[in-house]
Amino acid sequence: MAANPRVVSLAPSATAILTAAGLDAHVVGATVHSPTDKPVVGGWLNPDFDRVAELAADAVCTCDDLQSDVAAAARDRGYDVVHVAPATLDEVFDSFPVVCDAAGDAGAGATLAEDCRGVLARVADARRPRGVRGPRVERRRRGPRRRRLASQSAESGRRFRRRPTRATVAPRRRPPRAVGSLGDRIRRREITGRRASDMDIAVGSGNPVKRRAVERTCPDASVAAVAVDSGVSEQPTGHDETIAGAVTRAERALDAGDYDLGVGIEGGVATFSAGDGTDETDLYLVMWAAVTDGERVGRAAGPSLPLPARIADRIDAGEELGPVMDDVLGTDDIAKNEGAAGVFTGGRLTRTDALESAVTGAFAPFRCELY
Ligand SMILES: O=c1[nH]c(=O)c2ncn([C@@H]3O[C@H](COP(=O)(O)OP(=O)(O)OP(=O)(O)O)[C@@H](O)[C@H]3O)c2[nH]1
Ligand SMILES: [Mg+2]
Repeated sequence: MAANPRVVSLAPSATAILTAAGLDAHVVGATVHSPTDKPVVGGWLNPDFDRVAELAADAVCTCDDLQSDVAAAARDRGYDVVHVAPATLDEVFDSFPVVCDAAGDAGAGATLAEDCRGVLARVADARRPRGVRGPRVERRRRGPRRRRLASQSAESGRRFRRRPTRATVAPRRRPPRAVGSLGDRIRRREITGRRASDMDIAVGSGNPVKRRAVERTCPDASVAAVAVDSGVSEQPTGHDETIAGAVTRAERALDAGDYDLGVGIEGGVATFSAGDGTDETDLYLVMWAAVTDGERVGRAAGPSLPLPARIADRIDAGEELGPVMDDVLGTDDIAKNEGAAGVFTGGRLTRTDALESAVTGAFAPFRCELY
């Protein structure tokens, strides 16, 4: 390790730790949102390594599993990488000396951890009723779990209350299934004598990720992107509203021109039970797709991914996922690239992959005789 290490902090939490431990002088650069006025070296998940090199860094700090690819990239460039991924408050304190070791002073981190633990102990003592001595219980929040969404609270319950699925999702009554409907003909590849490769599909969105998901599902078709209004809020909450958005987009896309099929895709958030017998729920990113030929509607969900607590809190407060992700990551239009899905899975399941599953499922009634 260098005698007087120059540290670039790629994680705001590491910057905060180094600053609190009095090692600010070693920090020569940091990613956006770091509590410092040091030179900015890009975003949390997209650091600017050219800038890091210009700053002649000896060591680089990263935090959290989401940054493991960034840590690997820094290692490949020959930096000493200090990577921590604490999951509990205790582990956060334990990480202080590790992070500070990047600046050559693990002791300063140990002292900071001791100070912080002391403060917490004093708070716990002050809150304990007089005369009661008991074990200190660390109240730990488990990931994105919360008792209930503010949006589900009594005051705002009306907005997101579950509505009868048929009323919102299939406003038009489904006509009796017609023998020889477009869906049947698509299955038999008999659309007016044309093959599936001649099919014209409209996707109700201007987001290229959604169009790509449909192109992957229907590689032979011609797929057009048609930006339409979803008829629901920018950030749908709950499955009903998300499905309604997908169905409305599919219908409006189909009506927008001379298309054989309309496809709608909608991203939303929804709660799922924690599955532990309590009434606790976790907030998830969900996604739905709908396909319609004007007669029938196929609908299917894509993967559901748990939202990190600090992101869930902001969605719960009324913000939209895409902009929140961009703000947290320091990116532009992540939703038009790997998406939140790609970020949460370390790039293993991009938004296109996830939406492809939803679209493929929604095509089922048009491809399988059993429906
Ligand atoms: O399903 C998703 N998978 C992802 O991995 C993802 N990453 C971000 N988001 C966001 O979810 C909100 C609703 O999505 P959404 O259906 O309105 O899409 P969109 O706003 O990107 O396009 P569009 O409205 O122009 O069609 C928007 O804030 C999106 O940015 C995702 N949604
Ligand atoms: Mg949108």
